[in-house]
Amino acid sequence: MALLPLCCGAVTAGFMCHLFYFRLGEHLDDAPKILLLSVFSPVALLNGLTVLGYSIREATTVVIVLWASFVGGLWTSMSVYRAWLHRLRDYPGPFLARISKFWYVWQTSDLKDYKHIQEWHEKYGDYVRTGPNEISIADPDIVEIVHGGRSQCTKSIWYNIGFPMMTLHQMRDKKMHERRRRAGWDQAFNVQSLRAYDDRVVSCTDMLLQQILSLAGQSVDVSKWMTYYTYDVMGEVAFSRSFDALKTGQAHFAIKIMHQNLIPLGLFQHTPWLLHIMTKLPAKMMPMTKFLEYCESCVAQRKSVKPEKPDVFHHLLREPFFGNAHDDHQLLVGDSRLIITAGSDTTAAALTFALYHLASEPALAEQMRSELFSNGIDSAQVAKPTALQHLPYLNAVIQETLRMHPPIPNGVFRDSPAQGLTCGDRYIPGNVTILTPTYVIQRSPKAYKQPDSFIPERWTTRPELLINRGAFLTFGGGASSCIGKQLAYMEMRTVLAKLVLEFEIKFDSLEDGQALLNETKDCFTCILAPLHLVFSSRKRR
Ligand code: HEM
Repeated sequence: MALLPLCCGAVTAGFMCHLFYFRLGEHLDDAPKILLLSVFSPVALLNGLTVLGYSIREATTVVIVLWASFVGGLWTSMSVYRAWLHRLRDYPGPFLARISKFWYVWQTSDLKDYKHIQEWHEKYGDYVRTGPNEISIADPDIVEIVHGGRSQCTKSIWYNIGFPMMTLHQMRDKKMHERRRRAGWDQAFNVQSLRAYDDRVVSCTDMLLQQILSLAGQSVDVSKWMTYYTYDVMGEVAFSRSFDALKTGQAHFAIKIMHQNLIPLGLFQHTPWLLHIMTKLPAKMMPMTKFLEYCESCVAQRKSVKPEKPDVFHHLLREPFFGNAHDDHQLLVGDSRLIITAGSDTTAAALTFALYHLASEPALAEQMRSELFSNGIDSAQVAKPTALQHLPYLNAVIQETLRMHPPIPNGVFRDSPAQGLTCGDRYIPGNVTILTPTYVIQRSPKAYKQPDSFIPERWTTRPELLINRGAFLTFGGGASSCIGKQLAYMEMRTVLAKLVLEFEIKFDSLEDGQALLNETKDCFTCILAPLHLVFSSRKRR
């Protein structure tokens, strides 16, 4: 058989495939079919050729040559286009990042994405091309443009991770998302509902205090205990059901599974099509299955009880969304996963980093104490979270922690509108994915003076240290911003106020906080490295 014409045909087909299919639009749903096609079409061709009378050797040679030519054509077309012809070609960045997202996955396989993004911004400037069709923008002015109320940007394909499971967070259609927020979610987090959660937050905080008191003078891994605390709060607030992590001093199996799942998510979140293929694996092979089964059980159990006080599910269950029982149930399972994951590891990270700063600089805790005392607040008063709402210094310590250590450090992805957008004198073409890297933006000298120093006063008495207030992106922005923000603040204020009133907080003798700062894993939310602190009761002094 004459191989040359076949070869040329296959190369051309590879080019066409890229130019008229892969280059245009999103193909996430097709990913499993494409994988199957690429495995089975060579086998079918081999079979066909042997049926036509070719020897196995000849047929295998033809198939290999055709396949290699097709893939070669496809990749050559993709690489040339992405490297030199793409609309983002003039934006600087690591060369291989422009060819394939696998390069990014490889570079960030240590799960320190935000640190790598920071290095690239230091090297290439505020605009860095981080993928074939993706740009990371660290200019603080981008925050309002991409996340502001009038932004025309949309959620990127990243939000399809986990499909077909649907959650409020994953809804990319703006109208649908807005409708879902109004159907239960807004009511579940309005001021009145938050007041109904006060008691549960306080009782979890008391349990945390008791456990820390029982460990007074010993080394306490606060990363672990803050995680137990925030998971217990979310269980209580969302489903009136505790994870009992504080009581047992053990990670509930849901916490363990969640953290195991975060690793593959952290690794492959940037190639959503690969994660989408994984969702087609048999349920038993899927790492997320056990966690979803747990979420399913939470929903089923919650439907069968009527708690004394309303919880988040009280509001969600009252508002059917799709109007058919199956889809509504599935949405509730998805949303229960969302509540647990969005509300727990995030707040735990914020609390742990705040405690790191309190242990590093005892003067911070001293100032917080004197503010609490001068407002007549002792430990019993903290039982009313509202009493802490307006304390400037306590809130400034929290705000500064959230600025320097955003619990979703790498930030979120949006697609530019079809007509593109401008930021200063820069034009970003349409339908391009934009990463707004929260950690980098919140340490930008264009937004904050002395950005790498922990100075709570920038939020109170030294506003001259704030250059661009709008650069604060820790809770996202616009219609999709964090709905649990006030609950998170309530938890942080209550725990930090109680801890500084009850204890002196110091590093364990072998601790310097470097593990927390450098070994924490960025998997969208964080898996915290240990932080060992010693709490000494102030009452015994
Ligand atoms: C310090 C703690 C927290 C931080 C830093 C944080 C951060 C964020 C961010 C950045 C987003 C936007 C994500 C995006 O645009 O893709 C978000 C969304 C969300 N957060 Fe939080 N969060 C925290 C605590 C909580 C808590 C306690 C809850 C309670 C359940 C919660 C529930 C949610 C939900 C449901 C969404 C999705 C909102 C939507 O899509 O409309 N978060 N959070």
